[in-house]
Amino acid sequence: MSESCNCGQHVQKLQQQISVMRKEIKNLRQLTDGAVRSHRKNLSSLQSVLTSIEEDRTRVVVPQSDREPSVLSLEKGIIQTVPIGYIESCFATKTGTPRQPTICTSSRATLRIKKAVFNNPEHSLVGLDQYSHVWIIFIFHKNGHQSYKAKVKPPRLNGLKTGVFSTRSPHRPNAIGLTLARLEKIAGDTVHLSGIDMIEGTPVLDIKPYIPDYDAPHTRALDTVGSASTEQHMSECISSDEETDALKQQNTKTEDLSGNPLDKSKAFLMTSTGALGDSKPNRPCQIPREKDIPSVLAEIKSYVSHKNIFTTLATEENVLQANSSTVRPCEDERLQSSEEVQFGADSYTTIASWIREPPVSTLNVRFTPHAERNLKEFQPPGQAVPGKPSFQFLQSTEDAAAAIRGVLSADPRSVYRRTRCQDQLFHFTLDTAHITCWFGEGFAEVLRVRPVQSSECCSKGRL
Ligand SMILES: C[S@@+](CC[C@H](N)C(=O)[O-])C[C@H]1O[C@@H](n2cnc3c(N)ncnc32)[C@H](O)[C@@H]1O
Repeated sequence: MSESCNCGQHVQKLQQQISVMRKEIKNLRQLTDGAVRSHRKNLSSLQSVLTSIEEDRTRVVVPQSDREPSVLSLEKGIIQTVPIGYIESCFATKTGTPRQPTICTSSRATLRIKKAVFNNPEHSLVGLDQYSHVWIIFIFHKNGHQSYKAKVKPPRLNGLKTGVFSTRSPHRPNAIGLTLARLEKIAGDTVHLSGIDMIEGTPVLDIKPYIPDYDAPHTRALDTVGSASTEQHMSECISSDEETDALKQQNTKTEDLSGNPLDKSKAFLMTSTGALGDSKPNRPCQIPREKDIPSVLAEIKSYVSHKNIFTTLATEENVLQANSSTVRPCEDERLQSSEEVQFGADSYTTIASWIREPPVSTLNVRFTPHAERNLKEFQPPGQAVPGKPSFQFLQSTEDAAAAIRGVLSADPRSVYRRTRCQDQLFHFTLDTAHITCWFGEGFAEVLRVRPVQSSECCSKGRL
Protein backbone atom coordinates (compact mmCIF):
# COMPACT_ATOMS: atom_id res chain seq x y z
CA MET A 1 0.00 0.00 0.00
CA SER A 2 2.80 2.38 1.02
CA GLU A 3 4.71 1.28 -2.14
CA SER A 4 1.80 2.30 -4.38
CA CYS A 5 1.61 5.57 -2.43
CA ASN A 6 5.32 6.25 -3.16
CA CYS A 7 4.83 5.40 -6.81
CA GLY A 8 2.10 8.03 -7.09
CA GLN A 9 4.37 10.67 -5.54
CA HIS A 10 7.20 9.65 -7.91
CA VAL A 11 4.96 9.98 -10.92
CA GLN A 12 3.79 13.40 -9.71
CA LYS A 13 7.42 14.52 -9.14
CA LEU A 14 8.44 13.24 -12.53
CA GLN A 15 5.53 15.07 -14.18
CA GLN A 16 6.57 18.28 -12.43
CA GLN A 17 10.16 17.80 -13.59
CA ILE A 18 8.97 17.11 -17.14
CA SER A 19 6.92 20.29 -17.17
CA VAL A 20 9.90 22.31 -15.85
CA MET A 21 12.11 20.79 -18.54
CA ARG A 22 9.51 21.60 -21.20
CA LYS A 23 9.48 25.20 -20.05
CA GLU A 24 13.27 25.28 -20.19
CA ILE A 25 13.27 23.78 -23.67
CA LYS A 26 10.73 26.42 -24.76
CA ASN A 27 12.90 29.18 -23.28
CA LEU A 28 15.98 27.74 -24.92
CA ARG A 29 14.17 27.60 -28.28
CA GLN A 30 13.13 31.22 -27.96
CA LEU A 31 16.68 32.14 -27.04
CA THR A 32 18.23 30.27 -29.98
CA ASP A 33 15.60 31.63 -32.41
CA GLY A 34 16.45 35.13 -31.20
CA ALA A 35 20.16 34.43 -31.46
CA VAL A 36 19.78 33.03 -34.98
CA ARG A 37 17.68 36.05 -35.99
CA SER A 38 20.22 38.50 -34.62
CA HIS A 39 23.08 36.52 -36.21
CA ARG A 40 21.25 36.67 -39.54
CA LYS A 41 20.77 40.41 -39.10
CA ASN A 42 24.45 40.86 -38.26
CA LEU A 43 25.42 38.73 -41.22
CA SER A 44 23.32 40.76 -43.65
CA SER A 45 24.67 44.08 -42.36
CA LEU A 46 28.20 42.64 -42.56
CA GLN A 47 27.47 41.59 -46.15
CA SER A 48 26.27 45.09 -47.09
CA VAL A 49 29.38 46.58 -45.43
CA LEU A 50 31.50 44.15 -47.47
CA THR A 51 29.67 45.10 -50.69
CA SER A 52 30.18 48.81 -50.07
CA ILE A 53 33.85 48.18 -49.23
CA GLU A 54 34.15 46.25 -52.48
CA GLU A 55 32.47 49.13 -54.36
CA ASP A 56 34.62 51.72 -52.66
CA ARG A 57 37.80 49.73 -53.16
CA THR A 58 38.47 51.49 -56.45
CA ARG A 59 37.17 54.80 -55.13
CA VAL A 60 39.91 55.27 -52.59
CA VAL A 61 41.17 58.81 -52.92
CA VAL A 62 44.77 59.37 -52.02
CA PRO A 63 45.05 62.24 -49.53
CA GLN A 64 46.59 65.47 -50.77
CA SER A 65 49.90 64.86 -49.00
CA ASP A 66 50.33 61.40 -50.56
CA ARG A 67 49.44 62.59 -54.02
CA GLU A 68 52.98 63.47 -55.12
CA PRO A 69 54.04 60.36 -57.05
CA SER A 70 57.53 59.30 -56.16
CA VAL A 71 59.74 59.04 -59.22
CA LEU A 72 61.43 56.09 -57.61
CA SER A 73 58.14 54.24 -57.23
CA LEU A 74 57.31 54.80 -60.89
CA GLU A 75 60.73 53.51 -61.90
CA LYS A 76 60.14 50.46 -59.74
CA GLY A 77 56.85 49.91 -61.50
CA ILE A 78 54.77 50.85 -58.47
CA ILE A 79 52.03 52.77 -60.13
CA GLN A 80 49.45 54.45 -57.99
CA THR A 81 46.28 55.24 -59.85
CA VAL A 82 43.76 57.74 -58.59
CA PRO A 83 40.42 58.00 -60.37
CA ILE A 84 39.94 61.55 -61.60
CA GLY A 85 36.18 60.99 -61.38
CA TYR A 86 33.37 58.51 -61.89
CA ILE A 87 31.15 58.06 -64.91
CA GLU A 88 27.45 58.77 -64.58
CA SER A 89 26.05 56.76 -67.44
CA CYS A 90 22.77 55.96 -69.16
CA PHE A 91 23.80 52.31 -68.74
CA ALA A 92 23.27 51.04 -65.21
CA THR A 93 24.60 47.50 -65.63
CA LYS A 94 26.78 45.49 -67.98
CA THR A 95 23.78 43.77 -69.58
CA GLY A 96 22.71 45.73 -72.62
CA THR A 97 25.71 48.09 -72.52
CA PRO A 98 27.17 48.37 -76.04
CA ARG A 99 30.42 46.52 -76.57
CA GLN A 100 31.93 49.54 -78.31
CA PRO A 101 30.96 53.21 -78.29
CA THR A 102 30.28 53.37 -82.04
CA ILE A 103 27.40 50.90 -81.63
CA CYS A 104 25.30 53.47 -79.84
CA THR A 105 26.14 57.07 -80.69
CA SER A 106 23.11 58.50 -78.84
CA SER A 107 24.24 57.01 -75.51
CA ARG A 108 25.27 59.63 -72.95
CA ALA A 109 27.34 60.06 -69.82
CA THR A 110 28.87 62.74 -67.66
CA LEU A 111 32.19 62.81 -65.83
CA ARG A 112 32.83 65.24 -63.00
CA ILE A 113 36.49 65.84 -62.15
CA LYS A 114 37.01 65.31 -58.42
CA LYS A 115 38.03 68.14 -56.19
CA ALA A 116 40.31 65.68 -54.39
CA VAL A 117 42.46 65.48 -57.54
CA PHE A 118 42.69 69.18 -58.37
CA ASN A 119 41.82 72.10 -56.11
CA ASN A 120 40.19 73.71 -59.13
CA PRO A 121 38.97 70.79 -61.24
CA GLU A 122 37.57 73.10 -63.92
CA HIS A 123 41.11 74.39 -64.62
CA SER A 124 42.13 70.91 -65.77
CA LEU A 125 39.51 71.06 -68.55
CA VAL A 126 40.56 74.39 -70.03
CA GLY A 127 41.19 73.98 -73.78
CA LEU A 128 39.58 70.55 -74.02
CA ASP A 129 36.44 72.04 -75.57
CA GLN A 130 38.44 72.60 -78.77
CA TYR A 131 38.24 68.89 -79.47
CA SER A 132 35.28 66.91 -80.75
CA HIS A 133 36.40 63.55 -79.34
CA VAL A 134 38.27 62.38 -76.26
CA TRP A 135 39.93 59.17 -75.17
CA ILE A 136 38.59 57.96 -71.83
CA ILE A 137 40.90 55.62 -69.93
CA PHE A 138 39.03 53.73 -67.23
CA ILE A 139 38.86 50.71 -64.95
CA PHE A 140 36.49 47.82 -65.59
CA HIS A 141 35.51 47.96 -61.93
CA LYS A 142 32.57 45.55 -62.28
CA ASN A 143 34.59 42.67 -63.69
CA GLY A 144 33.90 40.73 -60.51
CA HIS A 145 36.86 38.80 -59.18
CA GLN A 146 40.13 39.80 -60.75
CA SER A 147 40.77 36.97 -63.19
CA TYR A 148 42.06 36.84 -66.69
CA LYS A 149 43.19 34.30 -69.23
CA ALA A 150 45.66 34.46 -72.09
CA LYS A 151 42.91 33.46 -74.52
CA VAL A 152 39.37 34.83 -74.47
CA LYS A 153 36.14 34.24 -76.36
CA PRO A 154 34.81 37.58 -77.59
CA PRO A 155 31.03 37.46 -78.13
CA ARG A 156 31.53 38.58 -81.73
CA LEU A 157 33.58 35.42 -82.35
CA ASN A 158 30.62 33.29 -81.19
CA GLY A 159 32.64 30.91 -79.02
CA LEU A 160 35.98 30.96 -80.85
CA LYS A 161 39.09 31.80 -78.83
CA THR A 162 41.77 34.36 -79.53
CA GLY A 163 44.59 36.02 -77.57
CA VAL A 164 43.36 38.57 -75.03
CA PHE A 165 45.60 41.28 -76.43
CA SER A 166 44.04 40.87 -79.88
CA THR A 167 40.68 41.88 -78.40
CA ARG A 168 39.01 44.67 -76.44
CA SER A 169 37.84 42.22 -73.76
CA PRO A 170 37.30 43.74 -70.28
CA HIS A 171 39.00 40.69 -68.75
CA ARG A 172 42.69 41.58 -69.05
CA PRO A 173 45.61 41.68 -66.60
CA ASN A 174 45.11 45.33 -65.68
CA ALA A 175 41.36 45.70 -66.36
CA ILE A 176 41.93 48.98 -68.18
CA GLY A 177 39.40 50.17 -70.75
CA LEU A 178 39.87 52.69 -73.55
CA THR A 179 36.93 54.45 -75.17
CA LEU A 180 36.87 57.13 -77.82
CA ALA A 181 33.84 59.23 -76.89
CA ARG A 182 32.28 62.30 -78.44
CA LEU A 183 32.75 65.44 -76.35
CA GLU A 184 29.33 67.12 -76.22
CA LYS A 185 30.22 69.98 -73.91
CA ILE A 186 32.13 71.02 -70.81
CA ALA A 187 30.26 72.72 -67.99
CA GLY A 188 32.57 73.83 -65.17
CA ASP A 189 34.17 70.70 -63.74
CA THR A 190 31.95 68.31 -65.71
CA VAL A 191 32.52 66.70 -69.10
CA HIS A 192 29.41 65.68 -71.08
CA LEU A 193 29.99 62.73 -73.39
CA SER A 194 28.05 60.76 -75.98
CA GLY A 195 28.83 57.51 -77.80
CA ILE A 196 30.01 55.63 -74.74
CA ASP A 197 30.22 52.00 -73.57
CA MET A 198 30.93 52.50 -69.85
CA ILE A 199 28.51 51.70 -67.06
CA GLU A 200 27.38 53.82 -64.13
CA GLY A 201 30.10 54.34 -61.51
CA THR A 202 33.05 53.48 -63.80
CA PRO A 203 36.24 54.97 -62.29
CA VAL A 204 38.05 57.10 -64.87
CA LEU A 205 41.84 57.36 -64.75
CA ASP A 206 42.46 59.87 -67.49
CA ILE A 207 41.06 61.93 -70.37
CA LYS A 208 43.11 62.75 -73.44
CA PRO A 209 42.06 64.70 -76.53
CA TYR A 210 41.65 62.64 -79.69
CA ILE A 211 44.05 64.08 -82.23
CA PRO A 212 43.77 62.23 -85.55
CA ASP A 213 47.03 63.81 -86.66
CA TYR A 214 48.73 61.83 -83.89
CA ASP A 215 46.33 58.98 -83.26
CA ALA A 216 45.23 57.91 -86.75
CA PRO A 217 47.98 56.44 -88.91
CA HIS A 218 46.28 57.55 -92.13
CA THR A 219 47.09 61.20 -91.49
CA ARG A 220 50.70 60.27 -92.08
CA ALA A 221 49.70 59.08 -95.54
CA LEU A 222 47.97 62.37 -96.18
CA ASP A 223 50.88 64.21 -94.72
CA THR A 224 53.21 62.80 -97.33
CA VAL A 225 50.92 64.10 -100.07
CA GLY A 226 51.81 67.63 -99.13
CA SER A 227 55.24 66.63 -97.82
CA ALA A 228 55.38 69.15 -94.94
CA SER A 229 54.21 68.24 -91.47
CA THR A 230 50.60 68.87 -90.50
CA GLU A 231 51.57 71.36 -87.82
CA GLN A 232 53.66 73.28 -90.33
CA HIS A 233 50.70 73.34 -92.68
CA MET A 234 48.42 74.58 -89.98
CA SER A 235 50.63 77.46 -89.05
CA GLU A 236 51.23 78.30 -92.70
CA CYS A 237 47.62 78.06 -93.69
CA ILE A 238 45.87 80.09 -91.04
CA SER A 239 46.88 83.55 -92.09
CA SER A 240 43.91 85.78 -91.42
CA ASP A 241 40.58 85.81 -89.63
CA GLU A 242 38.74 85.88 -92.94
CA GLU A 243 40.51 82.77 -94.12
CA THR A 244 39.91 81.03 -90.83
CA ASP A 245 36.19 81.79 -91.06
CA ALA A 246 36.06 80.49 -94.61
CA LEU A 247 37.82 77.34 -93.47
CA LYS A 248 35.42 76.89 -90.57
CA GLN A 249 32.44 77.17 -92.88
CA GLN A 250 33.96 74.85 -95.36
CA ASN A 251 34.72 72.29 -92.68
CA THR A 252 31.19 72.32 -91.38
CA LYS A 253 29.81 71.89 -94.88
CA THR A 254 32.25 69.26 -96.08
CA GLU A 255 30.77 65.81 -96.41
CA ASP A 256 32.18 62.39 -97.11
CA LEU A 257 30.86 60.21 -99.88
CA SER A 258 27.99 58.96 -97.77
CA GLY A 259 26.85 62.49 -97.06
CA ASN A 260 28.32 62.37 -93.53
CA PRO A 261 30.27 65.34 -92.27
CA LEU A 262 33.99 64.88 -92.50
CA ASP A 263 36.13 65.08 -89.42
CA LYS A 264 37.25 68.71 -89.16
CA SER A 265 40.92 67.92 -89.28
CA LYS A 266 40.56 65.55 -92.20
CA ALA A 267 38.78 68.27 -94.14
CA PHE A 268 41.50 70.64 -93.07
CA LEU A 269 44.19 68.28 -94.17
CA MET A 270 42.56 67.79 -97.49
CA THR A 271 42.56 71.49 -98.22
CA SER A 272 45.84 72.25 -96.54
CA THR A 273 47.60 69.71 -98.68
CA GLY A 274 46.51 71.57 -101.76
CA ALA A 275 42.97 70.24 -102.21
CA LEU A 276 44.33 66.77 -102.80
CA GLY A 277 45.69 64.91 -105.72
CA ASP A 278 48.60 67.15 -106.22
CA SER A 279 51.63 65.45 -104.80
CA LYS A 280 53.99 68.24 -105.74
CA PRO A 281 56.08 69.00 -102.70
CA ASN A 282 55.66 72.32 -100.92
CA ARG A 283 52.73 73.46 -102.98
CA PRO A 284 51.54 76.68 -101.39
CA CYS A 285 48.41 76.12 -99.41
CA GLN A 286 45.29 77.89 -100.60
CA ILE A 287 42.29 78.48 -98.40
CA PRO A 288 39.21 78.58 -100.61
CA ARG A 289 36.77 81.43 -100.21
CA GLU A 290 33.14 80.67 -99.47
CA LYS A 291 32.04 81.03 -103.09
CA ASP A 292 34.66 78.47 -104.15
CA ILE A 293 33.49 75.86 -101.69
CA PRO A 294 31.22 73.90 -104.10
CA SER A 295 34.06 73.50 -106.58
CA VAL A 296 36.46 72.47 -103.79
CA LEU A 297 33.90 69.92 -102.62
CA ALA A 298 33.58 68.59 -106.14
CA GLU A 299 37.36 68.35 -106.33
CA ILE A 300 37.50 66.50 -103.02
CA LYS A 301 34.78 64.07 -104.09
CA SER A 302 36.40 63.36 -107.41
CA TYR A 303 39.72 62.80 -105.64
CA VAL A 304 38.15 60.51 -103.08
CA SER A 305 36.43 58.40 -105.71
CA HIS A 306 39.64 58.32 -107.72
CA LYS A 307 42.00 57.36 -104.95
CA ASN A 308 39.60 55.52 -102.63
CA ILE A 309 41.43 57.31 -99.89
CA PHE A 310 38.82 57.48 -97.14
CA THR A 311 37.89 53.89 -96.50
CA THR A 312 37.60 54.63 -92.80
CA LEU A 313 35.13 57.40 -93.39
CA ALA A 314 32.65 54.95 -94.89
CA THR A 315 29.62 54.27 -92.74
CA GLU A 316 29.27 50.84 -91.20
CA GLU A 317 26.54 50.16 -93.74
CA ASN A 318 28.94 50.86 -96.60
CA VAL A 319 31.54 48.65 -95.02
CA LEU A 320 29.03 45.84 -94.62
CA GLN A 321 27.94 46.23 -98.23
CA ALA A 322 31.54 46.23 -99.39
CA ASN A 323 32.28 43.16 -97.30
CA SER A 324 29.26 41.24 -98.46
CA SER A 325 30.66 41.25 -101.97
CA THR A 326 33.86 39.57 -100.86
CA VAL A 327 34.22 35.82 -100.35
CA ARG A 328 33.72 35.03 -96.64
CA PRO A 329 36.56 32.92 -95.28
CA CYS A 330 35.80 29.92 -93.10
CA GLU A 331 35.86 30.54 -89.34
CA ASP A 332 39.40 29.36 -88.67
CA GLU A 333 40.72 31.38 -91.57
CA ARG A 334 38.79 34.36 -90.29
CA LEU A 335 40.73 34.27 -87.05
CA GLN A 336 44.00 34.12 -88.91
CA SER A 337 43.29 36.56 -91.69
CA SER A 338 43.42 40.30 -91.54
CA GLU A 339 42.14 43.11 -93.64
CA GLU A 340 44.11 46.02 -94.94
CA VAL A 341 42.53 49.40 -94.68
CA GLN A 342 43.73 51.40 -97.63
CA PHE A 343 44.75 55.00 -97.49
CA GLY A 344 45.93 56.19 -100.84
CA ALA A 345 48.68 54.19 -102.38
CA ASP A 346 50.10 52.95 -99.06
CA SER A 347 48.48 50.75 -96.47
CA TYR A 348 48.96 51.88 -92.91
CA THR A 349 46.28 50.03 -91.02
CA THR A 350 45.52 46.35 -90.77
CA ILE A 351 42.76 44.82 -88.69
CA ALA A 352 41.64 41.26 -87.95
CA SER A 353 38.99 40.35 -90.49
CA TRP A 354 36.55 39.08 -87.84
CA ILE A 355 36.04 42.66 -86.66
CA ARG A 356 34.20 43.51 -89.86
CA GLU A 357 33.13 40.02 -90.81
CA PRO A 358 32.16 38.39 -87.51
CA PRO A 359 30.52 34.97 -87.50
CA VAL A 360 27.51 36.61 -85.79
CA SER A 361 25.28 38.72 -87.95
CA THR A 362 23.80 42.15 -87.30
CA LEU A 363 20.15 41.97 -86.27
CA ASN A 364 17.13 43.88 -87.54
CA VAL A 365 15.44 45.66 -84.66
CA ARG A 366 11.71 46.33 -84.47
CA PHE A 367 9.30 47.64 -81.85
CA THR A 368 5.80 46.33 -81.21
CA PRO A 369 3.17 49.14 -81.40
CA HIS A 370 2.75 48.69 -77.62
CA ALA A 371 6.49 49.26 -77.02
CA GLU A 372 6.46 52.29 -79.32
CA ARG A 373 3.60 53.80 -77.29
CA ASN A 374 5.50 53.00 -74.06
CA LEU A 375 8.59 54.79 -75.32
CA LYS A 376 6.66 57.91 -76.35
CA GLU A 377 5.56 58.34 -72.72
CA PHE A 378 9.14 59.26 -71.71
CA GLN A 379 9.91 62.97 -71.47
CA PRO A 380 13.27 64.65 -72.20
CA PRO A 381 15.49 65.48 -69.19
CA GLY A 382 14.30 68.45 -67.17
CA GLN A 383 10.83 68.51 -68.74
CA ALA A 384 8.85 66.67 -66.12
CA VAL A 385 5.18 66.01 -66.87
CA PRO A 386 3.19 64.78 -63.85
CA GLY A 387 2.57 61.04 -64.01
CA LYS A 388 5.02 60.51 -66.89
CA PRO A 389 8.57 59.17 -66.71
CA SER A 390 11.44 61.33 -67.91
CA PHE A 391 14.93 60.53 -69.11
CA GLN A 392 18.01 61.61 -67.20
CA PHE A 393 20.52 61.44 -70.06
CA LEU A 394 18.80 60.73 -73.38
CA GLN A 395 17.57 63.87 -75.08
CA SER A 396 14.44 62.58 -76.83
CA THR A 397 12.31 59.55 -77.69
CA GLU A 398 14.15 59.39 -81.03
CA ASP A 399 17.51 59.28 -79.23
CA ALA A 400 16.21 56.49 -77.01
CA ALA A 401 14.86 54.51 -79.98
CA ALA A 402 18.22 54.93 -81.76
CA ALA A 403 20.09 53.80 -78.65
CA ILE A 404 17.88 50.72 -78.26
CA ARG A 405 18.36 49.88 -81.94
CA GLY A 406 22.12 50.29 -81.58
CA VAL A 407 22.32 48.03 -78.55
CA LEU A 408 20.09 45.29 -79.98
CA SER A 409 21.33 45.26 -83.58
CA ALA A 410 24.81 44.30 -82.29
CA ASP A 411 23.22 41.31 -80.44
CA PRO A 412 24.10 42.06 -76.80
CA ARG A 413 23.51 38.45 -75.63
CA SER A 414 26.35 36.32 -74.32
CA VAL A 415 27.33 33.36 -76.48
CA TYR A 416 25.70 31.08 -73.85
CA ARG A 417 22.37 32.94 -74.01
CA ARG A 418 22.55 33.15 -77.80
CA THR A 419 23.00 29.42 -78.21
CA ARG A 420 21.34 27.86 -75.13
CA CYS A 421 18.53 30.20 -74.06
CA GLN A 422 17.20 31.40 -77.40
CA ASP A 423 13.56 31.54 -76.27
CA GLN A 424 14.16 33.52 -73.10
CA LEU A 425 13.12 37.14 -72.82
CA PHE A 426 16.03 39.60 -72.64
CA HIS A 427 15.89 42.58 -70.28
CA PHE A 428 18.16 45.57 -69.97
CA THR A 429 17.99 49.12 -68.69
CA LEU A 430 18.77 52.26 -70.64
CA ASP A 431 18.70 55.55 -68.75
CA THR A 432 15.40 55.44 -66.79
CA ALA A 433 13.82 52.84 -69.09
CA HIS A 434 13.57 49.09 -68.54
CA ILE A 435 13.38 47.26 -71.85
CA THR A 436 12.00 43.77 -72.51
CA CYS A 437 12.64 42.10 -75.84
CA TRP A 438 13.04 38.75 -77.53
CA PHE A 439 15.27 37.48 -80.29
CA GLY A 440 14.27 35.54 -83.39
CA GLU A 441 16.18 34.45 -86.48
CA GLY A 442 18.03 37.59 -87.59
CA PHE A 443 15.97 40.05 -85.54
CA ALA A 444 15.26 41.47 -82.11
CA GLU A 445 11.82 42.75 -81.14
CA VAL A 446 11.17 45.21 -78.34
CA LEU A 447 8.03 44.14 -76.49
CA ARG A 448 7.81 46.60 -73.63
CA VAL A 449 9.47 49.75 -72.32
CA ARG A 450 8.64 50.82 -68.79
CA PRO A 451 10.21 53.09 -66.17
CA VAL A 452 12.90 51.33 -64.08
CA GLN A 453 11.95 50.47 -60.51
CA SER A 454 14.25 51.70 -57.75
CA SER A 455 15.37 48.10 -57.09
CA GLU A 456 16.53 47.76 -60.72
CA CYS A 457 18.66 50.87 -60.83
CA CYS A 458 21.95 51.61 -59.19
CA SER A 459 22.38 55.26 -60.17
CA LYS A 460 21.92 57.84 -57.49
CA GLY A 461 18.99 60.09 -58.32
CA ARG A 462 18.22 58.03 -61.38
CA LEU A 463 14.44 58.03 -60.77
C1 LIG B 1 34.16 45.18 -74.63
S1 LIG B 1 34.39 46.48 -73.46
C2 LIG B 1 35.16 47.70 -74.45
C3 LIG B 1 35.48 48.92 -73.67
C4 LIG B 1 36.41 49.89 -74.35
N1 LIG B 1 35.82 50.51 -75.51
C5 LIG B 1 37.72 49.20 -74.69
O1 LIG B 1 37.88 48.85 -75.85
O2 LIG B 1 38.54 49.03 -73.82
C6 LIG B 1 32.77 47.16 -73.26
C7 LIG B 1 31.94 46.34 -72.31
O3 LIG B 1 32.53 46.40 -71.03
C8 LIG B 1 31.54 46.31 -70.04
N2 LIG B 1 31.78 47.40 -69.08
C9 LIG B 1 31.60 48.72 -69.27
N3 LIG B 1 31.96 49.39 -68.16
C10 LIG B 1 32.39 48.46 -67.28
C11 LIG B 1 32.91 48.52 -65.95
N4 LIG B 1 33.03 49.67 -65.31
N5 LIG B 1 33.24 47.36 -65.33
C12 LIG B 1 33.11 46.19 -65.97
N6 LIG B 1 32.64 46.06 -67.22
C13 LIG B 1 32.27 47.18 -67.86
C14 LIG B 1 30.18 46.45 -70.73
O4 LIG B 1 29.55 45.19 -70.69
C15 LIG B 1 30.53 46.83 -72.15
O5 LIG B 1 29.68 46.19 -73.05
